[in-house]
Amino acid sequence: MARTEAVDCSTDTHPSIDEPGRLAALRQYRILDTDPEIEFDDLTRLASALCGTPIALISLLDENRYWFKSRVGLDICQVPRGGGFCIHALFSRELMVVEDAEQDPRMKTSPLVTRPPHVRFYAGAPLITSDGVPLGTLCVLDYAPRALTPEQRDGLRRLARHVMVLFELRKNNDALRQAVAERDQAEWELRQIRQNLEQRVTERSTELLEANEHLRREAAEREREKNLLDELLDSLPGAFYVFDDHGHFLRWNRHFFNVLGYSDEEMADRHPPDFFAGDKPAVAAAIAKAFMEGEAEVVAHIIKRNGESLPYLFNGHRIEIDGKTYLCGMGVDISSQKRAEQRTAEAEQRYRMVAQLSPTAIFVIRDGRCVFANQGAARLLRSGSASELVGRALLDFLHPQCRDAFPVDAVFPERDWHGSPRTETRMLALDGSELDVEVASAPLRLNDVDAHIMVAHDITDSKRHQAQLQYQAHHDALTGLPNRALLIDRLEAMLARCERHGSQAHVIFFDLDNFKLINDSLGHHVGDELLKLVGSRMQECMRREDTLARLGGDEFVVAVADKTDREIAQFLLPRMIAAIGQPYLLGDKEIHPVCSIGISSYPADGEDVTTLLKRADMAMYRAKETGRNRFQFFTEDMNRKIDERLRLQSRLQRALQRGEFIVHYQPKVDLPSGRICGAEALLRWHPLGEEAVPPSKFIGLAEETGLIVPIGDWVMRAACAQSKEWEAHGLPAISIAVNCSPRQLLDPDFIERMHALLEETDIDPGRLEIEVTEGTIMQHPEEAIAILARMKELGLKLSVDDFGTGYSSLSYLKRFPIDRLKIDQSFVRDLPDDRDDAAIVEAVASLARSLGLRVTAEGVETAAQAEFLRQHCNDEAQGYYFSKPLPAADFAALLRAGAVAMH
Ligand SMILES: Nc1nc2c(ncn2[C@@H]2O[C@H](COP(=O)(O)OP(=O)(O)OP(=O)(O)O)[C@@H](O)[C@H]2O)c(=O)[nH]1
Repeated sequence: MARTEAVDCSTDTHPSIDEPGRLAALRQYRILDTDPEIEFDDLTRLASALCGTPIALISLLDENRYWFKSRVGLDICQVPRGGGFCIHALFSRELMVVEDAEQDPRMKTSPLVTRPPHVRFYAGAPLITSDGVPLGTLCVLDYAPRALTPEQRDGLRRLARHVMVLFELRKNNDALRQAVAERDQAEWELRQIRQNLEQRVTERSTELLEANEHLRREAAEREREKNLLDELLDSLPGAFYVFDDHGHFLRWNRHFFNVLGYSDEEMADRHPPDFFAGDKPAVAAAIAKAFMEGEAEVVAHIIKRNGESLPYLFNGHRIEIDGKTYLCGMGVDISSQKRAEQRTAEAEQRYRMVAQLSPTAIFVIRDGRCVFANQGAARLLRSGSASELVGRALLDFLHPQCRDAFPVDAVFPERDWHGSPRTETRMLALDGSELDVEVASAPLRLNDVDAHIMVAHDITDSKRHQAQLQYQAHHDALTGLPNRALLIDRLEAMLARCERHGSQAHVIFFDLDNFKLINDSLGHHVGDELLKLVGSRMQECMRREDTLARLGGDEFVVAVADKTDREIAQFLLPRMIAAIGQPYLLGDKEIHPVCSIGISSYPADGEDVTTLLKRADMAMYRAKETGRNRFQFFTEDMNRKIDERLRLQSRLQRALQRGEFIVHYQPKVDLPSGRICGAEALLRWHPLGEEAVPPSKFIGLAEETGLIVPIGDWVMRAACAQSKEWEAHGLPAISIAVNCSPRQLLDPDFIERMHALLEETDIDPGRLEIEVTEGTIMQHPEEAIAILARMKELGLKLSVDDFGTGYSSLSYLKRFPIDRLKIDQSFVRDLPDDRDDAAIVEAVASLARSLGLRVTAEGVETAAQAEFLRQHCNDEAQGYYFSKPLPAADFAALLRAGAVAMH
């Protein structure tokens, strides 16, 4: 390709050309300064080839230059406007051919010609728009002069049109692209707008939703508040209302429906006075007042829907809402208050009547003076009328000794069982008599002033009674002397005093001897009289500070302080014994009582009341044991004896289990024949490893402790068993006598046990003889007779032991269901010499015969006694003369022999 430099060409225009319009048209194609495009380059090459030129160009002319859209054979892309040739072809709108440029005046000066590439040939076909506007040329150039064939010319023109078509196509494409771009832009903008719109819609929706939610919440809140207000109003304990100055209700609560029975529709149609009948004027006045003055209150009977009327307390308050005036208020049912007022009034009336009519004295005290008194008070204080007491000072009614202590301010120290403050005091009645009263009091407000109500109760009688009871609790009813309780109190006080002063005290125990005999023989009332006289005589021997008490029965105790043993023994006791022993004339009987006395001294014999009393008692028993009618000081030896007795008791308790008892049998002899006709079973005790204990030492103890019951049962059982055994061994049939003690006889189960024993041992009851002492029967004769009768029903034989010692009367003897009398050995001992005894024995034998009873003489020791008895009694006898009590085997041998030897 030929290289050339840009050539400066002179600028030309043509009158037929609207240059600015052309330039504007050119710019519309938007092709200047664009990249090469193959479609144009193909046409350029085609033109070069068609015309056979080395150079072919598509040249476009703008204000300043020729710009080549496509070029073949030339490596510059533009030349200045004044340096080119195309303008001629362009302005002529025709194909222009310059066969030799050096020859053409229009071109020969062109730098393209004058300078390299030294163009000599030029042919250019104008590029004309459909509107006829020339834009440039499709031109071919050569370095040598030449010509174009018509075909080449035509071909060049056609190619120029193709170039134009391409221009148009390109322009249209551009326009299309532009349109598409614009459409895309528009779409994009549309999308943007839509997105914006959507976003705004979303935002707006959210705002609306939020606003909506806010509104909803506000509405709900307002609804809730409204409900709350409604509930609040409905829960008010009365009829709530708001009405305007025309009486139209704006607001009311459920009370109107629930309590008064009016529906909401009825409420809307009503005016306040419509709810009232008789109270209409008062209600209207109150409403007017409330509107005028701001508030008012009225009590009126509201008429319920069902016609019932209820008392209500209404209040109204004027309120302003939005410049309008209303009355707002509430009516409260005051029926219960009215009823309560009524009840209070009635109760007050009642209490006033009760207070007036109450038998209890009631005072109302204010500032220490009586401002009210009832009939009871008038009666208590022996006043003519209650009004007489009103105005008087309370202190006037109090006993002078009680005035200082009486709490006039009603603050009492104690409380009664209702919890009310109470006190006891002494009052003075108007007639001067003194009264013990119990006073209860309570504070009271009277006409706004502190007062107190005082209830007084006359306890003079009960005080007296109480004192009496107190006295009885501490004194013996028969003699009026202190009893054991008071004695103990006094003794304790006395010992405390003696301890403080280091002095001595004595407890002296008196027990009358054989007092029971007096009771039994002369009657209980005589015994009572004697006890009273003994008491008063003893009292006379004593100082005021000493105490004489009766413990019961015939036991008296004297407590004396500050005396020595010697003073007691030499002065006090002889004086008292002498006083007691003075004869008593009771009825037609003269009695000379004697007593046994035991003394213990403080602190030598004991330092407490119980010990001293116990030891004085022990000493008294010793005095009894050693002959009675004497006194005995306590000694330690007595304690030892008591211990021995306790030891014996515990051994005795174990003896039965350890089999230490045995039974000996003493024969009873039939005096006419000398044959053994029976035996008396006698208990013997041989403690294991020790000497035998004589019955006299343990029978009494067994009786006292009650052990005699099981021991006695054992003897009965042993005797029965022995009898059966002898019978089995073919020994002669004899009866066995067994002793029965008072405890055994009176034991409630005795008969049952006897019955069981007879069944168990299968003994003939007629062979068993029960011996009961006359003394036992005479202790409780009626009871004993009944029990003996039941024993008789069992088929047992019964005999009265120790007959003659027990003072039984003949009338009783007749009633005893017995078979035999046993003459006590004290009547036998001096036979036959003692005439009295002999007479007694003969009398008893004759009495027995006349009563159909048999007789046994006890304690026969000599032949003379036996002979006397054989002559005068001629029945049965027992005693050492015939035989001592024998062990069972020895007795059996004797029985087998048939008779005892008479010495
Ligand atoms: N009259 C009368 N007798 C009473 C009263 N209280 C008890 N007795 C009787 O008094 C008696 C007292 O019994 P004891 O002291 O054992 O009998 P006792 O005959 O004095 O015998 P010893 O004291 O051993 O001499 C009993 O018979 C009681 O029934 C009473 O108030 N009045």
